[in-house]
Amino acid sequence: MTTAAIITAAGRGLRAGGDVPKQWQMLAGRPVVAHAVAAFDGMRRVLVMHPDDRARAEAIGLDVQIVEGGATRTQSVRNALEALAGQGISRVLIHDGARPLVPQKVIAAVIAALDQAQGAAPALAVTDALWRGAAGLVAGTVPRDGLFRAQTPQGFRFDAILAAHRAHPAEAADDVAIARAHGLDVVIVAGDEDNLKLTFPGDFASAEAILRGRQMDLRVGNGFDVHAFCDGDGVWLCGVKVPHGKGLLGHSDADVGMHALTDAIYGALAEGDIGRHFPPSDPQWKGAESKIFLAHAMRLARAKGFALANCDVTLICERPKVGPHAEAMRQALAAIMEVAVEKVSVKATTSERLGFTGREEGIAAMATCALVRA
Ligand SMILES: Nc1ccn([C@@H]2O[C@H](COP(=O)(O)OP(=O)(O)OP(=O)(O)O)[C@@H](O)[C@H]2O)c(=O)n1
Ligand SMILES: C[C@](O)(CO)[C@H](O)COP(=O)(O)O
Repeated sequence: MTTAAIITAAGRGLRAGGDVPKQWQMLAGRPVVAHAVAAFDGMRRVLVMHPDDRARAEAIGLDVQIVEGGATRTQSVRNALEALAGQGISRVLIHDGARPLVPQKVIAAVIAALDQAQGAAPALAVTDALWRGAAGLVAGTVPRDGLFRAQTPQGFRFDAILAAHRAHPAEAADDVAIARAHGLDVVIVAGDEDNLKLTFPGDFASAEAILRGRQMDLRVGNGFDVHAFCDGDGVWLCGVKVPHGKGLLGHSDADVGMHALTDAIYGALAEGDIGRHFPPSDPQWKGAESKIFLAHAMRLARAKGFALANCDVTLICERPKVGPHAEAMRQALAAIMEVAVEKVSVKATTSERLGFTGREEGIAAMATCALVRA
């Protein structure tokens, strides 16, 4: 399934004030909208922008498709949906560019809910008492049972929300309102207090404080793996089949580099290793593609609230030569992990003909990864 993210950033941010619209103001050293875009790393991303801001986006080189916004948020979203129409997108997440700190676990929860539902959106139950005020006095109390504070990303099956927007030319508070007006059910998933929408000037200090707390929560893991050579005509290394006069022996496809990387991620999460999640004694994993393991480790990281900061894999062998394939390996790993390729390093070394790798009895791999709270 192809998931796209629409990041709305065409508003003028009048309530926040400032010299530039709020989504282009700096937060921890980069524009607010760059944080929001980065949260959807690895997905097809559309940034809806005001034409006056185009140069700002080009200056920071975001890896996004740019679509021009409209006079209202609803119109901006509609323009982005139309730009994605007919391109094989199955699910779309619609997110405010002014919500730069959306946690990975919120995004993961919305995506997971879309397996069953046509729409899903995060929200927080109202916990404070609600008053009606008049002339500075409390004029009444409003029952809060069943009331929620809506957040984004609001996720939908793509064709369903496109049809809903086309059938609903009027303005709406958000995309959930448009979906519901078209008869779609929208599941509520757990929102998060970190997922604040920058609306007023004081919100920036709150966001900076949240980011400082997250930067303290860095997890590092390492992984190591070895597979022996056997008869064959090639080896799977970091998701690429490399032609060779031998194969690699293993219960799965024996992708030694991917196994080391997967274990590094489990290690950073203190979640054991591949063998714990995919026991070799279980026949269903015999001959399995190692990308199943790596994708699982990354899903677990996101569900626990972490994003990949970077990873580095070193393959240790005399042959085959890895250099000509290293770029394709980076691309393959990044696609499986759904992260930007800049975060993935693959390199190789020999062991100077010493030891089992030097005698060409097998290939070893080691990997390091860093996960950040996100
Ligand atoms: N015509 C518009 C209006 C809003 N948005 C986006 O929708 C999100 C939520 O809107 P809001 O917080 O209300 O932003 P602004 O409209 O910019 O704020 P204000 O009402 O204070 O001017 C923001 O990321 C904003 O950039 C948009 O893409 N197109
Ligand atoms: C979509 C939204 O973020 C849901 O909370 C919100 O409706 C958009 O912001 P606004 O301040 O209501 O324009």
